[in-house]
Amino acid sequence: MDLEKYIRVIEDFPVKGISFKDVTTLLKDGEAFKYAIKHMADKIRNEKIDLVVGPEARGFLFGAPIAYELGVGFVPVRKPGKLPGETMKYEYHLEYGSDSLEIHKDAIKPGDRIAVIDDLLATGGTILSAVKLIESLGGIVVHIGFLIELEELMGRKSLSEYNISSIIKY
Ligand SMILES: O=P(O)(O)OC[C@H]1O[C@H](OP(=O)(O)OP(=O)(O)O)[C@H](O)[C@@H]1O
Ligand SMILES: Nc1ncnc2[nH]cnc12
Repeated sequence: MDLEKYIRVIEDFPVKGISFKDVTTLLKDGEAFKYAIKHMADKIRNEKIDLVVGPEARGFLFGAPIAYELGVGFVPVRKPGKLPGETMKYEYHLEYGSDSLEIHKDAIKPGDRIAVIDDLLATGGTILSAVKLIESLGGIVVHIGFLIELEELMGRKSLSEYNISSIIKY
């Protein structure tokens, strides 16, 4: 299945100059969504992972069903002030703007094998932030999976020591 057909590209959103890759058009197609989840899960099926971690918000949309498909738990990484328990925080920069992310301190145990999942790799700031949070809790990042990779932003450069996969490349 050619998943790229299901991504809607909207120019100059959310600010001028950004070519926005909209995954909502894939999510609303049952067959394409199922295919994307299975295909992304296949990349980590043999990695003996303990948990999937996904950053808010679009990382939830792909990370949680992949965790379900693999029969493992899902841990959310959230924007500040959303998680009720004790958290760790990390600040990062985006293709547009900057933000910080948090994780529950008790969500990961030292030695846990983690797959990190998000919809899209742009500069890599978001995912690197999630990786730093996981590693600060002693987790081992065994795979980082994306549906989409924006190759010209070279997010892979800052993630060169990790196993990365992406399905659709622009
Ligand atoms: O590689 P980066 O430059 O960090 O960019 C990629 C991130 O940007 C988007 O999330 P966004 O922060 O827009 O939040 P959302 O998922 O809540 O829409 C996207 O879902 C990735 O998480
Ligand atoms: N170009 C883009 N399209 C969709 N989500 C993004 N997150 C960061 N850059 C993006």
